[in-house]
Amino acid sequence: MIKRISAQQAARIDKELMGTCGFSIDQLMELAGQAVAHALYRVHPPSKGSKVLVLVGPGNNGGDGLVASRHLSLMGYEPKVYCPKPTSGALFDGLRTQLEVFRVPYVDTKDLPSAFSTADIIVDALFGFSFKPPVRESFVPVMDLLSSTSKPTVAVDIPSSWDVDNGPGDSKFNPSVLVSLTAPKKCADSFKGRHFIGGRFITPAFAQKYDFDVPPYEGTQQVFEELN
Ligand SMILES: NC(=O)C1=CN([C@@H]2O[C@H](COP(=O)(O)OP(=O)(O)OC[C@H]3O[C@@H](n4cnc5c(N)ncnc54)[C@H](O)[C@@H]3O)[C@@H](O)[C@H]2O)[C@@H](O)CC1
Ligand SMILES: [K+]
Repeated sequence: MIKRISAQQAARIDKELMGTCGFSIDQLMELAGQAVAHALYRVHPPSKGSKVLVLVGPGNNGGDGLVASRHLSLMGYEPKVYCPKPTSGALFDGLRTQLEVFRVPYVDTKDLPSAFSTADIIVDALFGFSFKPPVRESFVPVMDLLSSTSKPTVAVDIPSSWDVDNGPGDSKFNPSVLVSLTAPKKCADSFKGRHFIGGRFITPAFAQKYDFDVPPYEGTQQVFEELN
């Protein structure tokens, strides 16, 4: 089994990647979002239904969702994006402009229930490793819809509303697919569905320094599936 890391370790690794390793956030987010799109394609190719609802949160987990939406569009899907709390700044403004160029539509809050009903698959890019439960009031309606949907769901990095180190707690959200980025977080131990690891930007020496594993990615693959 691929080693799990804590929320604290994940934040340290992230800082180091953008410090001594010389990466920019745009680069890491691009590879992370692309990995999410590739994992989704593996479990649910467009021939199984091409309508994807992407739920985008206020942090970098949401940024991964915006990048994934663009890659999904390139791969033949029809993504729609819901941003309950859009983030400003050059990085997010740029990602949203790209989606406008790609003619990816945004969903209004009043239309969210019908977007859930018409979607074939849903991407949860609401919260990642910086999430601290409980879910704040303004995100409760979208979390309720996500927790009660019968559609397949793909969680980016952690299942939103789960404690990063301790797992679901009171959360009723049980995604069908989890795409851990860089390394699985401790909460992945409580996850029962198909588990992929993506974010192929780590050297074995770096992973060893921080006591985690580089998955055995094959050839050109951007994701590795951990089989039980
Ligand atoms: N190291 C990696 O592998 C990479 C990580 N990336 C992504 O970055 C994520 C971490 O991003 P961030 O640190 O920006 O944080 P997150 O995206 O995890 O979320 C932080 C945001 O959620 C809000 N929030 C926290 N707790 C909340 C609560 N209880 N209710 C409502 N809102 C809450 C915060 O106010 C903040 O706006 C990762 O999980 C991953 O998805 C990628 O973008 C780049 C590469
Ligand atoms: K998530």
